[in-house]
Amino acid sequence: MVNKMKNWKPVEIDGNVFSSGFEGLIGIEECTDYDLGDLVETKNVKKKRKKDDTKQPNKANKKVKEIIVKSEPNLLSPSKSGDTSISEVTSLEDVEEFDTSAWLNFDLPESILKALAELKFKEPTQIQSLTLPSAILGRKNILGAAETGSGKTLAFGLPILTGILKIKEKDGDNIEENSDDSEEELEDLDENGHGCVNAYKIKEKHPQKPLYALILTPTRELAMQIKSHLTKVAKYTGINIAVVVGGMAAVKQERLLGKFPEIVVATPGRLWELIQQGNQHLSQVDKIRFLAIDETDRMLERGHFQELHSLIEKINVDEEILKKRQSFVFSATLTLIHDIPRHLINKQKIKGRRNLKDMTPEQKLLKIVNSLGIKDPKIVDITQGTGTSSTLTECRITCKITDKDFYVYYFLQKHPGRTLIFCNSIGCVKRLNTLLTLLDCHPLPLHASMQQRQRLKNLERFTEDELGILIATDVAARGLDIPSVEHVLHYQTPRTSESYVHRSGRTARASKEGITVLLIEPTELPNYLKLCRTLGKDEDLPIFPVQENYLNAVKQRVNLARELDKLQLQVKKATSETGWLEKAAEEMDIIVDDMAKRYDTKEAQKSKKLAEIKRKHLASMLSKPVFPKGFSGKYPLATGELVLPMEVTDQNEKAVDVMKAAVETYSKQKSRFVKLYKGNKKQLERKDGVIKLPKFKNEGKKGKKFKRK
Ligand SMILES: Nc1ncnc2c1ncn2[C@@H]1O[C@H](COP(=O)(O)OP(=O)(O)OP(=O)(O)O)[C@@H](O)[C@H]1O
Repeated sequence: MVNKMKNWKPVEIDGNVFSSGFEGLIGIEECTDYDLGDLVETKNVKKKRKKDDTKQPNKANKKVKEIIVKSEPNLLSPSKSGDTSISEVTSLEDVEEFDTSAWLNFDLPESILKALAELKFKEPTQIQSLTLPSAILGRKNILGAAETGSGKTLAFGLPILTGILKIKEKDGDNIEENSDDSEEELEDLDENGHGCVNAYKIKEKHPQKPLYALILTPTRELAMQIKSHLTKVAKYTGINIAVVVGGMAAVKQERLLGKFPEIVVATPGRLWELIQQGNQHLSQVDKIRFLAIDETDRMLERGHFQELHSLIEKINVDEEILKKRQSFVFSATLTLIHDIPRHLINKQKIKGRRNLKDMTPEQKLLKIVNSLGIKDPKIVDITQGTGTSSTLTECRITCKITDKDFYVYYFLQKHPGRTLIFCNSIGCVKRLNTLLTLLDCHPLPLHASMQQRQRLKNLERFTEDELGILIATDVAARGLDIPSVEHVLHYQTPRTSESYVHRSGRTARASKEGITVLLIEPTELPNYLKLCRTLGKDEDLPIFPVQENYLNAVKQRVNLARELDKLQLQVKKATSETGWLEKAAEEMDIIVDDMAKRYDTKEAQKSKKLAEIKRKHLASMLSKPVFPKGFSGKYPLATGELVLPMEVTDQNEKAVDVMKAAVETYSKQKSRFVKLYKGNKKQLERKDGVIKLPKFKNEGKKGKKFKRK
């Protein structure tokens, strides 16, 4: 029936018909081939479905449900054709059979259970099962710390979605009554091609709907990811979620907010800007019923996100509203206390600030609770003080600064797989990106001074390529959930232990295995030691086994690529200098000394020629495998003597397997593990992951200052 409904013809109507109440309607088309019987059934079913989706579990009529499942569209991204393919039908039938009984204790609406089944989320993760009862049934404020990749997004996402549905049901604000005539809603109505009138380009004025929830994140990519994750879970709820981040066209964001989404996921800067500009929907921000702050410790760091502080002040003014609001504060490093980075120590001394190092985890939590004005939260911490996943294998490579490129290239060649390389600065990302590009590794850069569109494009390409290589600054360190990242390489030792935890947490997610490798050069040793102390590691990280004799071939290529890079830079510089000189001379109407011009050109020509030779040489090297089949790593020394490798291994051995085997060998030779210091790390006391902080006594303006009794 759907495929048959393709013939539409324009209908000529007297212009007076549009004179009132049809603002924005441009024309009407008539469908010439439709089946009315089917149409009537679908409309009725649809009406019923919308009602059922907002109801509590087990209320749906099984028969209706079956029909719905087969024709269920994605309310948030309706299919234009409205075609429901066989595979969709099959998978949706699977959904019906999928056992979601493990979720039944949390009073989740059926519409959410259905989406969880579709996502094949059989049971809650540990952080979810520890927080959902208090959050959904007890309506408690939650402070949650759990290792990276452990499902924290849904630990706050599910209570927010459920809470909104409950409020809507209580206030009688169901989807039918509230549905506005947006372009998308009309497309939705038409998604199956049913109906004999195809109205298009309607822009009606929307009735204002409440903004129920705000979710704040430190980076744009994370905001988009959370939006997409929650959209999947909210698929059958009719709840609309929008994202507000910097770097996106303001007009587009205004348009999205014009649809009055119930949930806004945002970075603080752009959100505050739009609030200041008087955006209509965001003018309700001080009335939100749910607030979630992801990566909270990062968000509240001094000097960061001034806008967040202004925002908190704004939304906490009204005590009555504050009482009704439920807050969620999450991070993998919520209770981690790091040594202050060296570059901040001097600043701190100058301003006479308290040294962060002196803080206990308990004080850090109190500080967070105080600054956000959260009352009597339930605190759950299952990180055991490290924040990294138990499926993560950690190790290091210690080398000279100039050798880091060799080890990176070696690793990429020897252990292909989706790899994320972190650098401490944008300059370092750019340099390494150029080098690895010359070496045909096809890396993708990601840093804050790139255009947002390019940042997202690179992330997408990385996600699609199972051998992809992404070189990034810490902008990609927190929260990004890229499937199956096998390796994380820290090209430079991170400045804080939080960075190390979050960077490393891009691999070994959702119970998968992963490896993180720290590349350490001598001047980075103090940072490395601090990191170990903060994370309670009193033993040196094990060394990643590198077959040094394989490095010879690697060095040749990397050195050649470095030379080529240098020459290319010289050519670029000379060309731009000559160009600049000529342009300036032209503007000033003077003649440039021919000699100077010729000299520059000559130098550039020379470098160009040399670069060409090196490029060809490198291309010929790269056309052959760096570790040819059967290559044992033997190579002759100048003396003619053959150096034999320690062992010959499989060329494509998984890095994590290599490392695990090495750890086993090391554990037999106890001496390989060096005690770094006497471990006396203060841990928070917790019972089944729940931390009890001392009772708070409110003081002064409520929601602002709290004092321990
Ligand atoms: N109950 C569940 N069952 C199976 N998979 C789940 C479940 N909950 C979440 N996931 C999946 O686990 C992955 C990690 O989840 P999420 O991104 O929420 O982790 P996180 O704890 O927020 O990580 P990070 O600290 O790095 O931000 C995601 O791909 C998500 O879809």
